[in-house]
Amino acid sequence: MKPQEVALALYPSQFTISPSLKQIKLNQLGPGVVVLQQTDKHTFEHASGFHSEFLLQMSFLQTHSQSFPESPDRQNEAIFTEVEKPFSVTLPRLLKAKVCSYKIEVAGKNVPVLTIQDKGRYGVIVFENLEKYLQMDNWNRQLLDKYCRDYSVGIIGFVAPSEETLVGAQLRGFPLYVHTNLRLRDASLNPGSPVLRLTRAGDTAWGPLPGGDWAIFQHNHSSYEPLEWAQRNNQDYPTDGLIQPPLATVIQDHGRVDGIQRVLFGSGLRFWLHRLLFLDALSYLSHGQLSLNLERRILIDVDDIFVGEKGTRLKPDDVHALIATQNRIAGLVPGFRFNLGFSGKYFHHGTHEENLGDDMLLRNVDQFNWFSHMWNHQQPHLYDNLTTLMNDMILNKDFANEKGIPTDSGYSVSPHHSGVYPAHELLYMAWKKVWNIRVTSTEEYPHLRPARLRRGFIHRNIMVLPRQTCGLFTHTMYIDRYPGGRDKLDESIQGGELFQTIVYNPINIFMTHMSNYGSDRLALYTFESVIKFLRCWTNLKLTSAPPLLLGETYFKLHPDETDPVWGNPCDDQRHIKIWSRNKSCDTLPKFLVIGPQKTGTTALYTFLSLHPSVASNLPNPDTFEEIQFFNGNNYYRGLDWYQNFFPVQPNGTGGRYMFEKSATYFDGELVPKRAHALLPHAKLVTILISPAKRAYSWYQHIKAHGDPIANNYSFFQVIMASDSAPKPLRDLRNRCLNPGKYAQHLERWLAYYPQQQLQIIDGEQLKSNPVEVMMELQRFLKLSPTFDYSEHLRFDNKKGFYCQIVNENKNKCLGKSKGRQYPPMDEKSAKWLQRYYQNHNSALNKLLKKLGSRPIPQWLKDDLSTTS
Ligand SMILES: Nc1ncnc2c1ncn2[C@@H]1O[C@H](COP(=O)(O)OS(=O)(=O)O)[C@@H](OP(=O)(O)O)[C@H]1O
Repeated sequence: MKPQEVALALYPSQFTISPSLKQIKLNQLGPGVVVLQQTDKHTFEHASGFHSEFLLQMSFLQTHSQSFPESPDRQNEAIFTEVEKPFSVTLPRLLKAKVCSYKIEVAGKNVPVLTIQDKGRYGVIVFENLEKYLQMDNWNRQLLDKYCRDYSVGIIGFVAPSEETLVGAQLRGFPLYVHTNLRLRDASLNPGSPVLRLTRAGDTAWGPLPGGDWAIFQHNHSSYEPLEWAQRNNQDYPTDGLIQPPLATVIQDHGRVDGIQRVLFGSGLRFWLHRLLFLDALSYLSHGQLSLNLERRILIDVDDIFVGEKGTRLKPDDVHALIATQNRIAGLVPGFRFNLGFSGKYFHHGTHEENLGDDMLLRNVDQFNWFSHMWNHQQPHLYDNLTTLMNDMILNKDFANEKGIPTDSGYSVSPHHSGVYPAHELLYMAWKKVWNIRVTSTEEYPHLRPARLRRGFIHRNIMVLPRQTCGLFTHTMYIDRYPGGRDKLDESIQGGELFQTIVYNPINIFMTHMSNYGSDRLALYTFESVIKFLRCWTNLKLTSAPPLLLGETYFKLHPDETDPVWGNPCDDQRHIKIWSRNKSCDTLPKFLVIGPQKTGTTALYTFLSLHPSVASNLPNPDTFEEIQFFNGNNYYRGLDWYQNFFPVQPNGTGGRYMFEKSATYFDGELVPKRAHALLPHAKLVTILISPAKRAYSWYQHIKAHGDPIANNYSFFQVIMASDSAPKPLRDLRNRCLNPGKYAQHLERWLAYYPQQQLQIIDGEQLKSNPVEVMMELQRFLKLSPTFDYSEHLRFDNKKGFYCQIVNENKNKCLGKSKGRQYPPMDEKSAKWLQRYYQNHNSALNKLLKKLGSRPIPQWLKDDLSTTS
């Protein structure tokens, strides 16, 4: 496929312009970035690696920038549907983040719509390939330039690599010249540049710069001010010892030529300094609106204290070094102390010298912060008994008390992160009871990789924070055994992965192990170096605090992360390893009957349960037999709670098709997302009847249960209730009306599940011809053997519905709460509801046609024809 001329990645913003004054109301300026990209979505990963770098940066910005105002949801939704397909795999969070939404559009020659009424949509415009900007046709260029001038919007441009080498070529229309395809070294920054914010013009980044395709800028106009310089690589261009003038590799255009501010990069984002400068350019050109907060908090956990083979443990010298380094780091990072995690059982299990090291740690107990591991470093998910688990924890606590180790940090880390996520409820219970734990950290939520997507959640009042990896593991004790050697470690420290982790995460809890502080003491070197490097090259304010405080700060910064999203442990090999052997994904349901309420879900549930290959959950006494896990508070009880409804089946009946029916799932806001996270391959079954009829059935249901509102207000009064009506009345109105907005709810499910996994049953057909419905459903669910429902269901004249055949003369029907007798709906209500649901029904009609899998139900045709 031929790449389109221009592809666009859009970050829409909402900032209001006062057209008369042409002045931006800065407080309303929003995060808007448009990236004009030279290739389309199929090719962007190649080229300069720009796009993935860019997206990476934007995802951090989205996650951590506190200045992003929320865009109205409606607009985001519209945007998401367009972008989800191309990028859903790599960037789910980016796309679904509530703040600063993201849009990719493959455009032709035209620029995107830049304004909505008097609002500019984008705060910064980024050209992946500056050439595309320079070569725009006059009309579009004028349009874009005018937009930039009127709305004070800046441009970032990258000179893209090209085979053609330019020597002193003028950038079209600008008093600016470029030389390309150069190999450079020794980059430094202009300390006087107003663009620098997060970045500090620290030192010189000595050595060759990555890539051999750099561009440099030359100018003869006061509008231009270099932001970064570098030197020619002497090996390529011998200088005969003469000092060479620095070459401008990133340049700022103050806009004195044409009223537009720009920052132009002579290379992509492969060079670590450019990643920082890019953030600063975004911040500068967006008038501070696209800015990361500069505060960074760092905590370094030292796991496995007292654990470890002889020869890998700390000796007295190592403990001295630990304290000395801690003191030096505390001078750079206020509040810093190493956080030591201990397992008492292995105290004094080293060589004589190492045992002295253990003693030395205890003599200096007050110098450090402490937290508990497990007593014997055992993984909590291996415990099936709360008392045994608690007893082991108590041993560690007793050890701490005996040795004078503080026990009140409220923080603990589980060996190998076991039991934290996937959550082993026993661990949470035991932690609470024995240690009063309030905060922990893990690398595993939602997954170890990619590290930048690690998140936090709160479960059973315990804050679970993301934990970062620094590249040192238990066995990394000597520099020559560091994977890739010292150069690799230094690369990570000097602008690489470790450095960037701290740049992008406001709160960093690092995992290290006791063994990293013995032998070559790699952890001391690593952290002291990275902190110094950060202080040299950034203006980040580094501080430290105890875990509890970090937890509270974390969830203030990320309130959206409070609720956990339980994923499927079997989708991650690492999670399976830290999941109890007694738990199995086989017990999770393979399909869900999602409702909505009053459409015949109980009848369907009953019919399905007759099938020999199908099994449903155990009943939940709290919720009228339905589990109702994915909606409401049950979700916070955790996966273990849910799975208890699906016991491992006794031998002989194994392999039955497990399902669950909770009719409230259909319209639950969070349900599709949660269900998909746990059961992405599950099939979904929904039943639809006329929404007006459904609303009336619900009203009758509630009335029959003696609800005072339903008894005091007629159906018409309920559905007509205004927003100022008393809350219980509004609640009943909503429960009557909202589930019937079928298209809206179905769209939400279809945003997570492919349509092939969804079966829509016509509820009227279920009443009149359940045998055929069940036949079709068996095909959809691929159930075998096929169960002949005509032998098991027959119409019961007395009940007026199909019932289960017990014997020749006897049927077993649903109870009297299903298929109630009540007067028909009054005319006024029927008319009002027809109008009320008109748009929703049209949308449903459209959706069903689009899905194309089923004929349009007669009731929908009737509803639509009455209203038209
Ligand atoms: N076979 C059979 N027997 C009895 N009832 C049947 C059957 N098939 C469908 N229906 C219709 O199911 C309606 C109740 O729907 P639900 O079971 O989904 O209700 S609930 O949400 O679980 O309360 C119930 O609604 P009402 O008629 O308003 O009581 C019935 O119309």
